[in-house]
Amino acid sequence: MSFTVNLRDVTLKYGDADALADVDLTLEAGKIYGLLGRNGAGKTSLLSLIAAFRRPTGGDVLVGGEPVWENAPVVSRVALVREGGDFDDADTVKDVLASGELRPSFDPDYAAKLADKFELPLKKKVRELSRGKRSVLAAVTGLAARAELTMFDEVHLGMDAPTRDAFYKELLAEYMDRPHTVVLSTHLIDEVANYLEEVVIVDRGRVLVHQPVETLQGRGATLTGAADRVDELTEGLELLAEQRLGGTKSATVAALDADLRARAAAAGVEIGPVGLQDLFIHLTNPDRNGA
Ligand SMILES: Nc1ncnc2c1ncn2[C@@H]1O[C@H](COP(=O)(O)OP(=O)(O)OP(=O)(O)O)[C@@H](O)[C@H]1O
Repeated sequence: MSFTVNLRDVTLKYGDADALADVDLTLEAGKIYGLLGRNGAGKTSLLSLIAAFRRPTGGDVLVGGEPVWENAPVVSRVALVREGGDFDDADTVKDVLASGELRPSFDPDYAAKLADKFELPLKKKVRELSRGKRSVLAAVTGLAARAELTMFDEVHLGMDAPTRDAFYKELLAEYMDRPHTVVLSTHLIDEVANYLEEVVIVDRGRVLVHQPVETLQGRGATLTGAADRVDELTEGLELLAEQRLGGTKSATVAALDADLRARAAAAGVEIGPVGLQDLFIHLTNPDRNGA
């Protein structure tokens, strides 16, 4: 079974309010996706539909070509881990790891290895864990689930920087070792950019962008060079960011066409990449989208 995800004309309402509307989205098997969106954009709602935690109000959610809702064989091969995990506070870390075995693909040896690597206190109750360790426990259950589709919903937000770095590296190593589909929902955009193959941006309940990272980043550019040259080149253009140091200036433009590229080269101005976060802020700016 291929674990392609298809959402067709999907709507999710909470009461009368649309959390998601007209969502058409395909996630191909075997890629790492970044799911980005501002607060309340609909990321958790989207992941909840794919994991069959929720039923769509309208439309179809297919995983591996089959409707996922009330489809136990498919659901057992999908893991969604949310920030802080969905644990019973009275359980110990050891209990939580043992309960992972309810899932056929769960790897207890890998879970034990990760618990050791990330220094999880096995005897402590979940309620006694710090926020960061609770996040680590959630991440460990997600990794050790060894599911064909694993979704991490802001699971790493509580972790400190070195732990997040170790988590990303572990995620990548596990992915290289055992190709599967990963969706990483996050607000720490630039931090994960290098690990992603494709980006899905959700904005006010709709899919605004779905592109390979390189294509998305290729939309804009950072021009660096003599300040007066950079000013000349970017006059009248929309700037995402600018920085000046002495006579040198960097300006990030939202769009780079062939003409600007040629004029920058002729003016001796260097063309560099644009940060994913700068683009995200630009693309989800309500002034731009007519909110
Ligand atoms: N259980 C619920 N009942 C009612 N409304 C909800 C519920 N869960 C989410 N919503 C609403 O649905 C919309 C989308 O929320 P969702 O949690 O999916 O966004 P998100 O992108 O994950 O946000 P964040 O980045 O803040 O976690 C928001 O307007 C939110 O208020």
